[in-house]
Amino acid sequence: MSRPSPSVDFFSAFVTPKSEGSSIPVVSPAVVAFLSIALAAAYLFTTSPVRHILAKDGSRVPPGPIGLPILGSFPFLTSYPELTLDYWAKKFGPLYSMWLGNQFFVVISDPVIAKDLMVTNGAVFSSRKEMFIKSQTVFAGRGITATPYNDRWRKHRRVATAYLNYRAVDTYTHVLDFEADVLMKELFIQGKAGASPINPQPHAGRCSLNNMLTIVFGIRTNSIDDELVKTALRLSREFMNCTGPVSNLVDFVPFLQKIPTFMRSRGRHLHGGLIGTYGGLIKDIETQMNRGEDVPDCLAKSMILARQEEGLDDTDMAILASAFMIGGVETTAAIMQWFSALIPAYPEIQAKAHAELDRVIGRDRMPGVDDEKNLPYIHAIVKEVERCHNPFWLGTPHFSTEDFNYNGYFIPKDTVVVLNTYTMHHDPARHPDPTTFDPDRYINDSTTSAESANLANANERDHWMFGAGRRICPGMIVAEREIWLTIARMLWCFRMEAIPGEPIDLKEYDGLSGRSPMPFRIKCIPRDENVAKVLEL
Ligand code: HEM
Repeated sequence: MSRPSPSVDFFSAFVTPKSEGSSIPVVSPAVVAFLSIALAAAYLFTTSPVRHILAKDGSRVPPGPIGLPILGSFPFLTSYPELTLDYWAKKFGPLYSMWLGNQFFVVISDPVIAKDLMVTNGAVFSSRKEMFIKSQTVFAGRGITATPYNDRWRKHRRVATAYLNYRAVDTYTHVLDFEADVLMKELFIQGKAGASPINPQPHAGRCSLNNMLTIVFGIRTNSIDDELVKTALRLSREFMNCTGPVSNLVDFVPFLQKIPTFMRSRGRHLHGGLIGTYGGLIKDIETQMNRGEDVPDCLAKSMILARQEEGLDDTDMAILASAFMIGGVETTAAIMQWFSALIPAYPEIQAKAHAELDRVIGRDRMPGVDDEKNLPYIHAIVKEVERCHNPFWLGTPHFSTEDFNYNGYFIPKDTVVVLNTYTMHHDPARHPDPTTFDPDRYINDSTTSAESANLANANERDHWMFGAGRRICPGMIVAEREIWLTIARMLWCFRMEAIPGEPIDLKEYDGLSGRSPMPFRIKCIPRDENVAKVLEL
């Protein structure tokens, strides 16, 4: 895979193109005004004590880019921020710092440092900064994903884990199994048994959505044209585009938070959409329960029953449900989509996967959850897709709650800590020839990602897609099962081919926090007549 170059050419963004026939760049008056203000501010800012934080013992913060007055390094992170962070990791080392507006960041690009800080010192590095757009505006200060490390978070994490631990996931694995079957049927039918090109994205989206709808509300949808599918996928996509961890200047320049901005109104609109849609579904369930009607077991029902004991109000419940519907939909669907987008380019990898499936499973049934341990190559394909196409290159940043000294560097309280998974996933020492898609690199790794996250040697962890430490994704177990069932079955059912003349772009993506591929079409060609028979079509 080739990569676009990092977006570090700041001045080209401010200088209009050369006029024809002239060799001098034309600078607009607005830019002159901006630079004058910036230079005036530079004096105050660069002499301010905040630029030179020192610990009491004189130790300095980790090195890093100097940045600009007021904005810090923000302008360098506008497009492909992961590539700029990767560029700086190579320049400044595995632990570096930067300012975005008034916020101090450290960026971790090494597994051992990630474990030392986020896991071993989890008591200090497990909070979240209350970002203006994501935490304060969209989630209204609630929501497990965005809340600081406090009792409210503990309560939400307890409620969430009760639905996401191994025992709980076992109770609804039949749902994941069923929805994976439905996805195969849709790819078969909508793709006219391989005769028509198909974009698998909305179908993958509905598969993930139905899993979460069943777990959270005890309902499902019947078609990608269902209004709830359209609304839910639109809300998730909007969330991914509004909440990039380094993409909203308003998060880091406080005076912008006092004035009406486009991002603030977008955030408020999204908050209204989440409360209206998911809060509305909870209200419907509560009404049914009050009428004495039978309601299937689901997260919403549990929250309603436990609301007094857990002290949950309506907004808490709507936002916790939203965290599941956002955290659990565009994420797993993104991995299915990245898989479908990249696999047509690798017929030899598909052939090897088909051979393993035919040898171990045969052609009379599709693989299930229990077959994973006997299908090491398919298991390796899944891990390699996750390494190459982590939907969250910058994870969900943590926030420090105490001053901390690490290897001679000072990390002050209230520092945002970013896990730079792009650099970690492309480290040639850990993953030789890192830009090549090569499942064989994982062929001897039989761990689940949940197990791998607990390995004593952080350098042996498969990948960092699910984050680290006390805030590690609690949805890992259900996510892995869902991804396994869909990818293993797509390989069992189909030969997946690109459409001649329609190249699939794996460099561009949609989303600022969670990334999905840009729309694409492929052919899903059933491998033989057993596919229709097994799918009962
Ligand atoms: C491919 C699938 C998924 C990916 C890549 C993913 C990734 C992540 C990441 C990076 C975090 C932040 C971890 C950290 O702070 O270190 C996170 C947190 C979270 N995820 Fe996932 N996730 C996935 C699936 C799911 C699913 C299926 C659910 C729910 C059913 C879920 C629910 C959550 C929740 C509630 C949090 C917040 C945890 C907290 O702040 O304490 N995720 N996820």
